[in-house]
Amino acid sequence: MVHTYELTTLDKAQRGRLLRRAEVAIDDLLDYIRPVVHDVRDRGDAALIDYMERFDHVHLTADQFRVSHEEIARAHDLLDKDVYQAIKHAIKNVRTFHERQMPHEQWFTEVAPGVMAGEKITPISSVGLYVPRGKGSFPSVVYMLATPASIAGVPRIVICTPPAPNGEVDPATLVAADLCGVHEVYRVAGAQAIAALAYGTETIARVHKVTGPGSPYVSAAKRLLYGTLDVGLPAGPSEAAILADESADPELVVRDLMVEAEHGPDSSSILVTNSRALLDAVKDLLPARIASLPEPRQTFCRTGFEGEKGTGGLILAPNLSEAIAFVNEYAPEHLLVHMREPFAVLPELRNAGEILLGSRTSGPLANYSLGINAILPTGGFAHTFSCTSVFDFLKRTSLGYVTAEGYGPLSDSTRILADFEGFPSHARAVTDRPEARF
Ligand SMILES: NC(=O)c1ccc[n+]([C@@H]2O[C@H](COP(=O)([O-])OP(=O)(O)OC[C@H]3O[C@@H](n4cnc5c(N)ncnc54)[C@H](O)[C@@H]3O)[C@@H](O)[C@H]2O)c1
Ligand SMILES: N[C@H](CO)Cc1c[nH]c[nH+]1
Ligand SMILES: [Zn+2]
Repeated sequence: MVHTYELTTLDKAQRGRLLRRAEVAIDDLLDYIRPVVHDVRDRGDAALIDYMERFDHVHLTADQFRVSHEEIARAHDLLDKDVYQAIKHAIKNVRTFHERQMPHEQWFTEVAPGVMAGEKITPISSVGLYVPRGKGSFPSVVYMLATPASIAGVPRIVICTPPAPNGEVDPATLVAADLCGVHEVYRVAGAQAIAALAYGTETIARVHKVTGPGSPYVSAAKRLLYGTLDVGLPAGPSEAAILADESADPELVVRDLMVEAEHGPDSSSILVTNSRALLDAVKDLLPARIASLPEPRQTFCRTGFEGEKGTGGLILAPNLSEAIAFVNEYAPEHLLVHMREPFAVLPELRNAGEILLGSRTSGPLANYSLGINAILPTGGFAHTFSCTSVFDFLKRTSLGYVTAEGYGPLSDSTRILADFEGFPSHARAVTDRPEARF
């Protein structure tokens, strides 16, 4: 039976489970992943070799970690031509969107006569992009991460991705990396890859930031390494919420519900509606649609929508404003609005990694090729985190410049505040300052 809930009778435990969803699994893995992270820190490549054998069932020597230019060239020959063209089409839209997102390199504003305040932007010097492989081939994850990194001007872009048991890396991932100008690709996976990027090993130089989606093992490693490097936005198991009113087409709602649910058993996909008729229609259609999926996607969807620990389901709200309030609290990665007037509710939608408006704007369009970024905060972190963008790969530095005209009034109030806070050196630095020469 598909999980169904009524918002008015949802108990505290049910609500908590829906709101925390896959984050619970990440919490539970921290103690298990900690020794892996420490071991990579302490033993470098030797630990990577061991964990790649244990978790990925592949025997590698350290000199095989880095994917060679020849292997990347071979991937171009191996990749289906239609897939190659589709990747290029998607990259074009993703590039256009992210180029327009780029801020000015430097700006100043005169906040008072002779008092100039501004900012300068600089790319981060090195980033590690994690591209998952366990439950799918993800060339789209490559271009969603590497395109904004490259537009931002990051001089060293590194990818870590799991190899197959024969040691080969997914050709589509390699082609996408090549098309996006990625500098280094390593066949190193999971928590051990995140630790290698954080601490560096004999063969993989450390980076300043790691970003990209991953399984709860990857998310747990990132959480443990917070403080060692910038771990970016929390992008765990995929999830979506559909906000729908009585005008929604149940068939289209069912199709969109299954999109993120088919990523894995820990993915969450929910319908939130004020229409009992819609909920009942979706509930009737969903099991047959799930049954028509091939394995393992069928089991992933069944687990999410019907399983004991599944966090997917259908939620009936007493009215539209309660439905919107719940969606805002849920803060989904992907929010789809199947409503007659989607733009009318847009001002009220506050927390989501992305908002897709109208029943034509199906999730996969944005996952792959609409242009907006599909690597988004999960687990409720859309309350404070933003979608991946060029800003993930840039930092802002404040700039200040004071002319002789601006100095007088500014130094007077500064001295008063420094005295008040009890900082005599601060006060002295701006008292009777000899005429500055520049
Ligand atoms: N939020 C987003 O933007 C986004 C985008 C795409 C995918 N995703 C999510 O990313 C996740 C990808 O997960 P995945 O499994 O496909 O790939 P993954 O690469 O993140 O995880 C697989 C790796 O985990 C490690 N591993 C496997 N079993 C282990 C064990 N028992 N102990 C320790 N380590 C182990 C292995 O190294 C393996 O290569 C999915 O949950 C998907 O929903 C999210
Ligand atoms: N749904 C993922 C982000 O949550 C993106 C993706 C890539 N491929 C398929 N889906
Ligand atoms: Zn998806």
